[in-house]
Amino acid sequence: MAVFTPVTLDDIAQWATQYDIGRVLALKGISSGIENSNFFLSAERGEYVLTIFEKLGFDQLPFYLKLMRHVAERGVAAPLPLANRDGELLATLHGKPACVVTRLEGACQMAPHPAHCAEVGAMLARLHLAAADFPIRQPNLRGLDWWNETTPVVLPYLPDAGQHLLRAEMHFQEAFATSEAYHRLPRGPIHADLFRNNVMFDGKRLTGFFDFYFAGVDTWLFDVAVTVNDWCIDETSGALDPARVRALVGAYHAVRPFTDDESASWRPMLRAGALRFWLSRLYDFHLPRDAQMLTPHDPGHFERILRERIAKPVPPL
Ligand SMILES: Nc1ncnc2c1ncn2[C@@H]1O[C@H](COP(=O)(O)OP(=O)(O)OP(=O)(O)O)[C@@H](O)[C@H]1O
Ligand SMILES: N[C@@H](CCO)C(=O)O
Repeated sequence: MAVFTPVTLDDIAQWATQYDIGRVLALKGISSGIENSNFFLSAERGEYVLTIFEKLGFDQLPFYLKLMRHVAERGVAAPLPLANRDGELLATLHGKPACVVTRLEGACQMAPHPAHCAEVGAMLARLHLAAADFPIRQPNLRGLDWWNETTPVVLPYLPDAGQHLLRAEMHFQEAFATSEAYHRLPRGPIHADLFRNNVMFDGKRLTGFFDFYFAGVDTWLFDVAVTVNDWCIDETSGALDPARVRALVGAYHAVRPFTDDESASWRPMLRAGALRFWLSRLYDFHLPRDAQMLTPHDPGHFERILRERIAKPVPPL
């Protein structure tokens, strides 16, 4: 259940008049998602999604919403946040920040084939290029600094083998992040959470990326690694599926060619992508916001992926 803040049609009827969408006809809570309260909103002029932000505040949100608008206006398939009559993308609902965005058609593709991965790779490269001149610079808030803060918090919950792995990987990633090749990696605003449940497909056609609320400025390669670690794996073992990896990175490369430094950094970056989600899942698992509300994601999945990336060679970029 992921409606943390209930909203009724009555609550919304007056509130929605600030948008140029006509009368609201229906409102339906969306059960998936673990971060925000989301609703499908049908109005006279179209289909939208209403999001009420449960954790993010008025200071961080303009970055995400303006970034979505920036890339959507440049041809990237993404929801378009609506401006209200004052020109604001962000409004207040039940005392919390809220927004209305266009609803993407289709559904998530949870069992992707190489053709889906190719669509994702090409659109990801287009996203990076379209976002490159976005003027607001907010760092990836789940980057190395956050890993350093979170590691001592979750370590006590891990058995010896897990503690050893986490300490060793943090050590490895600190060294990687200070390498010359790392500093030469191209960077810009990235999605940073482009899992299968954050992309819509209508058949084989990609209709949009959504859930930009972990976006931030970081290396483009980190975004590719996070995406590959979810789209191109055997779900049980975490092993990479070479056909899907080739499809995704090949399609990305055709739009925005990888640099030599990126090729050299590929495997450490796949490890970084696994570490980031192992840490956040450990945190959410052991220190949940509201224990009754949700089943947390399994941290063990990303521990397996991390061990795989350390142990086995990866298909080259
Ligand atoms: N613009 C959109 N168009 C169509 N459906 C959407 C859109 N935005 C969100 N949804 C639907 O709402 C669901 C939850 O959205 P979202 O993933 O953004 O929530 P969340 O709470 O931020 O979740 P999480 O962080 O766990 O991915 C999605 O799975 C999707 O079905
Ligand atoms: N994609 C994240 C959830 C936060 O969006 C995960 O699977 O751990």
